Amino acid sequence: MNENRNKSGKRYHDKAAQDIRDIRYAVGLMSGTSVDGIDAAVIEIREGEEGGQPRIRQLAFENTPYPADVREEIFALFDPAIATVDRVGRLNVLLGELYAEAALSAILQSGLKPEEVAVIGSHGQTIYHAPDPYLSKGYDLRYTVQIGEGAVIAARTGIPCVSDFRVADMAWGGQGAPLVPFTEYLLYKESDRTLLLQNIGGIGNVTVLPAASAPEEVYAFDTGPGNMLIDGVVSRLFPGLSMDIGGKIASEGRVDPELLSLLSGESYYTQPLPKSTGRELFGAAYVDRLLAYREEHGLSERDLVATVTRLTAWSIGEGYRRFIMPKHTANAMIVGGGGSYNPTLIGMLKDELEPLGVQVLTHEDIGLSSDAKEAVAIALLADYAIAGKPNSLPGVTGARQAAVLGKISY
Ligand SMILES: Nc1ncnc2c1ncn2[C@@H]1O[C@H](COP(=O)(O)OP(=O)(O)OP(=O)(O)O)[C@@H](O)[C@H]1O
Ligand SMILES: CC(=O)N[C@H]1[C@@H]2OC[C@@H](O2)[C@@H](O)[C@@H]1O[C@H](C)C(=O)O
Repeated sequence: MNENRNKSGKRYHDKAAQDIRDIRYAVGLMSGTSVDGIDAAVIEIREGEEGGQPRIRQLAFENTPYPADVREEIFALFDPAIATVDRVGRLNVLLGELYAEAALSAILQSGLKPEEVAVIGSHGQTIYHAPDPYLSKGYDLRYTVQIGEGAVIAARTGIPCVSDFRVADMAWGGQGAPLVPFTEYLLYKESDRTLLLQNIGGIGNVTVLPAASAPEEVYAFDTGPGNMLIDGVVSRLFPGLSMDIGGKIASEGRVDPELLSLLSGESYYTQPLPKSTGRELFGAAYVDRLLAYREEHGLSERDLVATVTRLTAWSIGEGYRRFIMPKHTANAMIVGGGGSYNPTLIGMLKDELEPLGVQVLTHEDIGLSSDAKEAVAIALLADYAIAGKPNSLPGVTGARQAAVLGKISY
């Protein structure tokens, strides 16, 4: 800017006008694997100098819980035998309506008018994720299903909507997940610290940002269950609760070493990268087996919650020890997602990582929001998609090349 001002007034004015043009607003909608509701973030995006990193500012954030019957229907459709075409079709449209309402409400909260918003990014609700190669007649038929019709969101809001991000990465042989590392690289990378960005949503996933890295050096993977097992056992053993609020139940229980050792033998934890997982592995059937074990071995309800909380922390620690530590020594782990609000889980995570020299912090510890992070990421991915710019990291997902992820409904 200084250079422009010194050289000529006109250039300065041109540049200022350009700066104003380069400010745009985007909405991100995220409904994650824990099915707790719809996260909606409104962000302001400014282009970085000379094509550098974009700078963003969060203008609004809202979480709208799903109505109980909608949540129930989503859980029902996780079972492919129940997910008939008519039920999936209906829910796809209904979620589109609910997402449009969530977007409009967040826009209202931000003080913007809908016509000022350039794009809505909508992740959709994952109801099935099958990322591993499946060869048939010489074709690879891996697939992933996110519902919440983008055409409905665009029609109700009058704003172009980018949805269904994952399939384009799979079309290039990738896992279609995780997507967020692309934006984490843009927003969090540092020149002298190696950072681990750990999301603890339904599933746990980590992104490794080596100090001063190039995009090709970033890697990421799903570490295993996030809150999925904790929520699963709590909701079955403590009627009326859907989560272990504040980690209270786990803090009153005792970790059962035998069960912990049995569970940590799950082969996902040693599966090589790239890898991603979901409810197909750590969902209802897994929770049924945990409850059967509890009955057989006379474990208390609280001990089971403490044990799956410890398993969750252990799997994140194991991800670091097995896949990251041999290549990079991390300085800090910044935890995001709802698991940040469970101090028992965070305490156990500190037990895993702090002896290895990795400081464990939550987004709140660094002045950001653990809740809003993924919705903000989806808004930024949509901003790239609508501009036709690649928004994937093939080194992370295992795809053969980067692609513009997302389908646009005008
Ligand atoms: N106050 C709290 N105490 C304990 N746990 C909490 C609290 N708030 C949220 N959580 C946990 O966080 C979960 C929601 O996390 P989040 O919204 O990050 O998941 P998600 O985005 O649906 O999942 P994913 O990132 O895997 O797609 C809840 O289901 C609950 O287990
Ligand atoms: C298929 C799917 O919905 N995966 C989610 C899930 O939740 C966390 C983890 O598993 C991650 O792989 C992904 O979400 C985030 C937004 C991602 O793609 O980065």
